[in-house]
Amino acid sequence: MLRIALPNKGSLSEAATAMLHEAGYRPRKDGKELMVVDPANNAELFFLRPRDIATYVGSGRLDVGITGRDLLLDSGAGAEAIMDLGFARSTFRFAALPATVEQVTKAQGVTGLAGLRIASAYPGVVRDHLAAAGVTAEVVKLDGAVEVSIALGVADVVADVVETGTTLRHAGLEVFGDPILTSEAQLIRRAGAEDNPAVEQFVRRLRGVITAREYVLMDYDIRAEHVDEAVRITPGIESPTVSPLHDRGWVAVRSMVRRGEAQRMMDDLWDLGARGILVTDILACRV
Ligand SMILES: Nc1ncnc2c1ncn2[C@@H]1O[C@H](COP(=O)(O)OP(=O)(O)OP(=O)(O)O)[C@@H](O)[C@H]1O
Ligand SMILES: O=P(O)(O)OC[C@H]1O[C@H](OP(=O)(O)OP(=O)(O)O)[C@H](O)[C@@H]1O
Ligand SMILES: [Mg+2]
Repeated sequence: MLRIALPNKGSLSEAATAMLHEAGYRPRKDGKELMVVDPANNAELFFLRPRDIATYVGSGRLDVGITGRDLLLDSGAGAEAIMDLGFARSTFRFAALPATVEQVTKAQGVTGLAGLRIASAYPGVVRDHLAAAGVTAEVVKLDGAVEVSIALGVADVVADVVETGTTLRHAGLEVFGDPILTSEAQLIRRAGAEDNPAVEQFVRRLRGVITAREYVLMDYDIRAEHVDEAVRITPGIESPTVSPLHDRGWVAVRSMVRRGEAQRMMDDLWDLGARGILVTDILACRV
């Protein structure tokens, strides 16, 4: 049985659950179900707090898990990333009121933070960052809604997840300095875990989901003398399939193309004389 840890709540949960479902795993009946046995896939799914996932996986009790890169680093657990999953993308940054920003940034780099109170839900990441710069500051550990801590007087600076920056703007804060790190959802396993065919198969399934989302299948008919030019427009992942049509002057071409480029390619193919251009979704794949 492959034992898989998944986020039960929060920003990562919905996208992670959708990815597992697309990879063919049994969905949970409702948000209260914390363990799902999926005999058809020889797997057990555990729905855990996103913060705890690296701890479980690092302990070796669970084989793999989905969590955020920032949560993995903050945990200090003995777990490592196997693959990036392309969702829950964010940066992790310092922010403060404009007056504080001015005062802090007068100094070079993070040294301006010396002696200040820095609130964060990621104290491990912040402490590591300060230690690397040799700066001593007080880290105030909070659980969330960190941006409001300055107005409430418990901190001078925050270090928090930023995606659109809307939460910071509402709190009247501005970011400063370089991003402390960038994050996205990752598949993780115990650091130095030995090769496991079940994990490798799981990775192939997730890669299949990502590729199936990213690519579409494009079919079209083109006069044989233009096929080389057409195939340059739609080179596919490996090589497009070219099949003869009953009408000998024409061939049919099938190719996988990036979803975001499909419309431009269809225009270019049309101009080249291609007809019957069809684009279809890919439900699942191994490439
Ligand atoms: N607004 C956001 N945009 C993108 N990623 C985010 C956002 N907020 C949090 N994340 C990412 O989600 C992960 C945190 O997941 P978690 O479920 O703990 O946080 P949350 O969504 O803030 O939930 P909670 O309600 O428990 O605070 C981190 O990897 C973080 O980078
Ligand atoms: O830059 P933005 O698009 O505004 O997104 C960033 C915000 O989203 C997350 O908060 P969440 O809603 O998860 O609340 P929390 O602070 O309680 O975790 C994160 O902690 C930031 O506060
Ligand atoms: Mg949050």
